[in-house]
Amino acid sequence: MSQLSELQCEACRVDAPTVTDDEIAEYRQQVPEWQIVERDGIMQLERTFTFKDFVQALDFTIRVGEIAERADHHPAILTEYGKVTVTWWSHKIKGLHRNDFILAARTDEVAK
Ligand SMILES: C[C@H](O)[C@H](O)[C@H]1CNC2=NC(N)=NC(=O)C2=N1
Repeated sequence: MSQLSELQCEACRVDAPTVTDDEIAEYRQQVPEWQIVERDGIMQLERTFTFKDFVQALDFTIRVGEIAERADHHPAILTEYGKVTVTWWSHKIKGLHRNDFILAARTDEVAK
């Protein structure tokens, strides 16, 4: 399978299908540190990154915001002293789309 982070995001459409269990199993191989959580019936992809202090956490937050804007696909981000929790899901389909796994992989890249 090609590198998730290099795939193109599709424009978010209300009729887009959520990922299948098989797709989740396939994609998770490339983003193994991410948890799948369900909130208000919505499946989400979540990971907490740790940092030395708040400045590093904020710098990472900005980098995540930049990749989100470039893709026009946006996460929920909780920025705290020394840690940032990033949560991806597709609002329009109230669930997980391949876009979320692509952006999770890109998030891992900007965390390095
Ligand atoms: C108009 C704009 O393109 C859409 O609202 C985009 C913006 N960013 C988005 N981000 C996420 N995570 N899900 C969406 O459905 C979504 N839709």
